Amino acid sequence: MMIIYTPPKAAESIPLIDLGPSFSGDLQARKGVAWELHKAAVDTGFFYIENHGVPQEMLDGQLALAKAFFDLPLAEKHKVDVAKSNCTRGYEAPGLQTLDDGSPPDLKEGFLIGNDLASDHPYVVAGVPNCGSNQWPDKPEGFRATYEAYIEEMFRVGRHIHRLLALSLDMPEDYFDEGLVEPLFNGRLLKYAPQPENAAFNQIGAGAHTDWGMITILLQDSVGGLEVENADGDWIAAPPIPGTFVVNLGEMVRVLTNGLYRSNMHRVLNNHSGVDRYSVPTFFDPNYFYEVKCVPSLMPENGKPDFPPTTVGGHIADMYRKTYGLAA
Ligand SMILES: O=C(O)CCC(=O)C(=O)O
Ligand SMILES: [Fe+2]
Repeated sequence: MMIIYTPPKAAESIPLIDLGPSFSGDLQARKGVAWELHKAAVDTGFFYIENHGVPQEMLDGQLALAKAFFDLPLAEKHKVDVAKSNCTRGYEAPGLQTLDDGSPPDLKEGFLIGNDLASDHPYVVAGVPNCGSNQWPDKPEGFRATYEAYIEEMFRVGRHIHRLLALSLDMPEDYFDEGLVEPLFNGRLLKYAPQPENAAFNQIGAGAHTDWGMITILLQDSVGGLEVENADGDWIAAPPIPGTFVVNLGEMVRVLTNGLYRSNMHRVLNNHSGVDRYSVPTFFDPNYFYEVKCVPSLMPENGKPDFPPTTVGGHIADMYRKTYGLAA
């Protein structure tokens, strides 16, 4: 029988990857998961992960922490206002960031956090952009301890995904390890109030954007509202799946794979009347000065990849300036 060729269809849903076998001592089992990651990265650039080893209580606790913080009186939140930080850390009122630079500002409310570097850290001394210390709020009680425990788990998961990423590109599993001694971490707590009727034209919770770094590990609550652009340019939902994270690939991965892996546009619109949505994205990358360049396994024969090498931190700092309107 002749099977007439028709082009493959763009993804209509986002795949779910079971990380369980990737913790096995058996390299073949780990490679099996890496292959799932490879397919998801080429097709959609987004995937859910389950069996990641982060306890459910921690997921629930982190979302509860976000709600408890945003529930505080405005005066309390302003004590840690991002305006008091020289490295974009702290409370961000709605309307401060514009992720889609052609649209009005995002409606989301946020709390920004990153590597907590003391004033004598070499990066801080050297004035490296976006490096410094966090603003830890006094309330809700236990905020810092809860968030720091969460960050520790995100480091574990982030390093693990980088090992799978390396395997998925047919590179040694430890390919990224030298960059992951002191990973670059940026995190957020986010609140999306229901879409207001008086929003401006094309003003939504988070405007369409691609993420800037290597990987994003997103915890979302049960409300929903995250949407992803697939290879056909259609927007598909990334509905909540209990117990999972959504992982997506950022702009660095295009450089790394010479465009083979996708870094998708995504956006958030909370159209659930009367229900707030909370999410906790973690942006996890190799260290600030790590040079991202095309992996040898994907290097074109002429030795000239389409995407020039870039350093992780420099690119991310540029994007902070751009999306917060601080560009010169
Ligand atoms: O809140 C979400 O679900 C996504 C947030 C996001 O895309 C981001 O902060 O980069
Ligand atoms: Fe994003």
